[in-house]
Amino acid sequence: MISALILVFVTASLIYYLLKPKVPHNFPPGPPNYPIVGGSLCLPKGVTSNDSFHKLEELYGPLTGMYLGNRIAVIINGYDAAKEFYAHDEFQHRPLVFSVSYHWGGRSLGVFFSNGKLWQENRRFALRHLRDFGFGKTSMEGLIHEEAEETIGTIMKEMKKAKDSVIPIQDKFGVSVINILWAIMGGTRYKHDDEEFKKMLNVIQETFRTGSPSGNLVNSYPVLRHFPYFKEQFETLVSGPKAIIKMLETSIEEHKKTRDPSSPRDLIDVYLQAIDESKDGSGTLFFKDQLVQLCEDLFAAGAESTSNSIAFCILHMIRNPECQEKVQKELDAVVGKERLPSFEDKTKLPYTFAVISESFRLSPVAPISVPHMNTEDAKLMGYNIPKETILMVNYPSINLDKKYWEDPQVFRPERFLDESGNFIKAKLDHVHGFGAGKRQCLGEPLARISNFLLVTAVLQRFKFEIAPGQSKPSSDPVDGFTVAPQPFSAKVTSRF
Ligand code: HEM
Repeated sequence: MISALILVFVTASLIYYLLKPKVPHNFPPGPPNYPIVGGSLCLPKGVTSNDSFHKLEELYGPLTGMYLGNRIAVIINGYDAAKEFYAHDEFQHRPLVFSVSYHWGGRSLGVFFSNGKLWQENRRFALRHLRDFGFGKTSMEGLIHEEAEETIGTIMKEMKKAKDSVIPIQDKFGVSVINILWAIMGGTRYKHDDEEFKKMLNVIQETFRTGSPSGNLVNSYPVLRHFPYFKEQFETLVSGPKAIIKMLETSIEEHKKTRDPSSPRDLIDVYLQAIDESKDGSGTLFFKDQLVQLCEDLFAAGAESTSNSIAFCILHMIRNPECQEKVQKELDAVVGKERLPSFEDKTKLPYTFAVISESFRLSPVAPISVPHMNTEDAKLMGYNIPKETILMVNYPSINLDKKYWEDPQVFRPERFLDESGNFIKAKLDHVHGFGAGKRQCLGEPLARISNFLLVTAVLQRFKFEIAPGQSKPSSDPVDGFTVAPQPFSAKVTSRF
């Protein structure tokens, strides 16, 4: 048995060395590469520790070159390298990701992983129409406030039932964030205690936790999905998207039955119109499967990232009670207790905005960008990058850069303020987490406004403290394609 395994391993390694693409001379330095897995074992485990990921720059400089499985990859470290990377269009493609294209028979649809004209036209279409429906604008404030009230109500209910008012925190924002997004996309509103919906959110979270930005081995070698361990991993990777796709297909069928072309209600309605209008053409840019995957991308991106970002901010408030107190003092003085904070208050709440920015600097929920790819041989920071290299930006290397940030690991919102207490906007140039350039996060305006309004609404209303007998909750994230806080609870007290 053992000799058979050794034989399989040696044969696989030999095939790997014979078939793997060769790196050119003057390729960026990086960790040693091992058969089959490449250099991924030498990376800090996934992205668990932002700090160790940040150290890639100290070890290898602005670019780290390696193999991820059977693919050549480069990690972009630091502000200057990221700036050069974003400025060059040739790096703004996406690679084919097997577990993503699997749902569509090998096609890369949607906006996250599509390319060329399909991506360009659909990204433009989604941005234009989402904006028309109020996406990321202050006109959405009423809707976000309704969700904030719901979240406050859910927290109140749980506090009453819980012993010592100690309740889990990080699951409190997912439904609100989805409802905000879903309202413009075309869905119905979910109740905060809808068990079926909560189950679906859990499946999505599982998918995000199982995924890895550096690529799961099963995506490098899809054949592995038929073998134990990888089979289970692959099933988890595809089960989240599958559940969303099913729900979206039902919603799209309902839209088809009830829509009035002269009065579109939401993104799905306008997209169905675009499909009708493109029927006389080739129908290759706007079609039903593309609509499903576009909505799936928006839904999945919105479900996880924004709610985890809000949860991280509350976590930092529990860990830093003196900062929480200052935020609440500022909110009381500027907003009072009679109304919810508004986005227009932002400029009058410099300390609060500094806290949100500091939380995002230390705990970016997507610490490494979605993979990019170049379709032609290219140069970056003077190095040769062969075509079809996977490229990813290492955000902690910017957010924790010792050259720019003093004591980068310390939570200190004051670093964003000048001597008079005004927010220094230029500092945000050195806080990355949404990408930049052509592939910049499409949901950034919505994420920022939702994050601000939900964080301020709950901090205005509640005091969050370490639960009696428990230690300070850790701010080390749980790994995955994006990261989440480790499950944490807090003693919650109503402030009024
Ligand atoms: C705190 C919340 C969020 C964070 C940190 C975040 C972060 C990111 C990052 C890092 C990227 C990849 C950038 C790159 O490849 O260079 C991205 C892309 C994207 N995000 Fe977000 N995101 C957030 C919220 C959202 C929301 C709410 C939506 C949906 C409404 C969304 C939709 C997208 C889409 C569609 C893309 C792909 C863009 C493209 O490839 O053209 N994101 N996001």
